[in-house]
Amino acid sequence: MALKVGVIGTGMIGQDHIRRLTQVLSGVEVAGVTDIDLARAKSAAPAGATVYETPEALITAPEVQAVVICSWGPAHEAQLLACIAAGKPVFCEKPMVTSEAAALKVIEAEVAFGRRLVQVGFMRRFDADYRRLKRVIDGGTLGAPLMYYSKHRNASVPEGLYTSEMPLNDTLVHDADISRWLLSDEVSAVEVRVPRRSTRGRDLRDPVMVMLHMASEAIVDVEISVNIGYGYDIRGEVSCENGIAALPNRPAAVVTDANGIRQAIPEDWRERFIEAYDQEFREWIVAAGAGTATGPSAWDGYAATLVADAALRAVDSGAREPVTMIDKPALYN
Ligand SMILES: NC(=O)C1=CN([C@@H]2O[C@H](COP(=O)(O)OP(=O)(O)OC[C@H]3O[C@@H](n4cnc5c(N)ncnc54)[C@H](O)[C@@H]3O)[C@@H](O)[C@H]2O)C=CC1
Ligand SMILES: O=C1[C@@H](O)[C@H](O)[C@@H](O)[C@H](O)[C@H]1O
Repeated sequence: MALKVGVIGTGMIGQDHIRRLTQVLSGVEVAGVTDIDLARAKSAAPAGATVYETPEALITAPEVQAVVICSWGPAHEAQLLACIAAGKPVFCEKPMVTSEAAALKVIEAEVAFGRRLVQVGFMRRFDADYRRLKRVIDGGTLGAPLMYYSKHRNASVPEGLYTSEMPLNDTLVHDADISRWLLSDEVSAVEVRVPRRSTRGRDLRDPVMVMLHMASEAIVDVEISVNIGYGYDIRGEVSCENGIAALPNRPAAVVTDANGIRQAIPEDWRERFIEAYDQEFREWIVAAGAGTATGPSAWDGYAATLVADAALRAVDSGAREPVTMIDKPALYN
């Protein structure tokens, strides 16, 4: 029987996830949707889905077996806590929450519930290229990872909605998570440098360079540009003791004409990570159907939140800001 899910937030990614849940994946049905903009929820609702007036009504509805949260970051805390209180598996888009205190509340509630319910939307972990990269590093033939660079370039971000904090508390969380996962390490401190601003970014603090100091003393260099113009360009290279492992260029037709020989670049995250999002939901549907969650956890969401908080402090202080985690609850081992 299909898993009946409710989707909260029917903006850009909410609509894309509704498309994959209704048109791409099997074993799942979108039974309900909601958004603070009810007109948007109505127009995004697939045939037969109920439009709920509030997230609370959707979360507690008996026909909704599992929830997908695609609202804005600051709304996630209350919605996650309501899902845990209702004992429903929940997929929550990144950032899991936007403060350390909120992350601790989610962890505390899930630990008290006694079973994993939360999966956070760190889709890079489901991308075939990143998975191959991790297999090589874990295989050990290259030796210990010493440095990793993570380049994160967005063609543009929505004017007005995307603020100067967001390269650090909305975009960087992907690089923080993938660094922890690829290197099997934790971030122990963060530094940020702000170069000359791009005139394409209006008043935004863009680009930013972030250095993640890992517990192993490996160093990750993250470069974020959110108004690069030419496309969505994600790169990564791990430098190890005996060699280097890098993400490949994306497969694309090689076009030759009077302008030269070239390959197209994805327009945005929807195109670059389309298969990763599909796979992330395939795995979520199986776990949620069994009443639990696998994949990136509330612990991973907490770790990324701490990195974002430290990065925001580091912009102001110019110093190396420490990241201190609580002891890991057994639920996340
Ligand atoms: N994993 C990924 O690659 C991506 C993740 N995201 C994340 O997904 C979330 C949504 O992003 P977008 O779709 O780009 O934003 P968006 O602004 O296009 O859509 C967000 C929707 O949530 C609704 N909303 C906001 N607060 C709400 C609340 N309290 N209750 C109900 N609805 C509420 C808004 O009205 C809007 O329709 C963000 O957390 C963002 O960081 C976004 C893009 C890519
Ligand atoms: O999560 C995402 C967006 O919310 C964020 O704004 C972008 O910078 C990221 O590249 C994208 O993957």
